[in-house]
Amino acid sequence: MSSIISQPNASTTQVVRPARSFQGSVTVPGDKSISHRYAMLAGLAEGTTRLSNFSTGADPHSTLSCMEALGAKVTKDGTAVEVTGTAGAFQQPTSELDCGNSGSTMRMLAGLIAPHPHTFTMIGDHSLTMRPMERIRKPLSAMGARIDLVDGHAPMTIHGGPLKAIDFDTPIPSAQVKTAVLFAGLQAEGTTSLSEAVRTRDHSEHALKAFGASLTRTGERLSIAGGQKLKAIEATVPGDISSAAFFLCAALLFPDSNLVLDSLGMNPTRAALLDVITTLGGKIKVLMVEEHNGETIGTIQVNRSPEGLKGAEITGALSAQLIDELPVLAAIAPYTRDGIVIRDAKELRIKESDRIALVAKNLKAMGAELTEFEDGLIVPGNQQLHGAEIDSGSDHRIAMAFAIAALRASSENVIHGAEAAAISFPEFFTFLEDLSKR
Ligand SMILES: O=C(O)C1=C[C@@H](OP(=O)(O)O)[C@@H](O)[C@H](O)C1
Ligand SMILES: C=C(OP(=O)(O)O)C(=O)O
Repeated sequence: MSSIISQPNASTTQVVRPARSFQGSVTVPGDKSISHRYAMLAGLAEGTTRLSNFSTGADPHSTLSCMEALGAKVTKDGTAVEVTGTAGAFQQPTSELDCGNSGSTMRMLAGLIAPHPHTFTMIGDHSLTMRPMERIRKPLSAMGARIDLVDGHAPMTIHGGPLKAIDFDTPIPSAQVKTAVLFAGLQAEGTTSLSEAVRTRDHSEHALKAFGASLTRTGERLSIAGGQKLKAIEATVPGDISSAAFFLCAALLFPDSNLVLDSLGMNPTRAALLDVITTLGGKIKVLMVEEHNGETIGTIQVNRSPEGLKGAEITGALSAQLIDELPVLAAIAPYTRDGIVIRDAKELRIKESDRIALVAKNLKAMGAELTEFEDGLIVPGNQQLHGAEIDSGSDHRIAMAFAIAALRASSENVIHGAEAAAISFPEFFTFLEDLSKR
């Protein structure tokens, strides 16, 4: 057995100079959320699943390693990934399941493995070890799993075995918690039903159906019968809209910008950003749209309207739907006319970092004024930012959000901990350089 905390990479810095425009055409890597789900369900299914455009981010590769430890066979050829599943019978791993930096891996996998009669220990890096896990222990314990945590946190030991269905109302807006319950429900005795306070991303629902499971929705209640078997699939992972978000926001910063994004995931439960961009004063043209395995994929073109950027208020359910895009929206808020209000987003404080605190710290370092709240920020508009030393807090979304804010600053910014971008988007700084016109 190795250490109870997995080790991060060494810190690197990245200098980002101001740009005068943002133009080009880009295909962002495969969606992180969908890659996790396909990898997990493929590992449980019977047969060989063939995935193309699998995420290049480190997090879904942590999931693939866990699937191998559970007995699945994984082969990788660039972004093509094949997973030969265990036909419903995970093996007892010989070491800990290392989830790295990935909350999705730890929480969703917990639901998938809890019905199996083994003992699993899940570990993660320093950041993941700080994140709350009680939220999945609660429903999984109600189903009969015995789960040990250390003060509500990883390392997490699951003493797996047969589970019973539950009726569950998710108290927090979390697609990871919903998924853990659905994955456990799929393998439990009886029919599990669940309702969400706020409707979160529905990739698990689509993925379960793609792998052959049946799942019903009556109003806000989802139901899944236990004892269903999964069959391998062939699928292409749509481009990650949460990665595209950085470039979409960059395109808003310059009057003559022009950005085309193709093979982009535009699942309605993930695409609220496109509405906010329109509200802010972006112009989005949908050039093509199609559906694969329940997921919407399209090509879009983005420009800025000649009137420039207005402002936006992001509150209530919208904050939950935009949770991963909020750091970059806050980071460009000073360059809008009316500013951006973000409230009802206290979940941001318990992501890879305290994203509210780090956004506030880095915006202030760049010379911005703002007001910080427990559940969000108010960032006034019409502020010119200057260069600064940016602290990513080893958080991929903070590193990338401030690289975008840097494009309109009056002088260069130095992003510390820039390597964190590789958690979801290793190509980010290369693509940024290609698209930024100087
Ligand atoms: O289900 C998913 O793939 C995710 C759900 C969200 O987390 P929560 O479920 O904690 O809100 C999100 O922040 C994360 O990046 C990915
Ligand atoms: C919160 C995130 O991911 P996870 O919860 O999987 O670590 C994220 O990608 O922003």
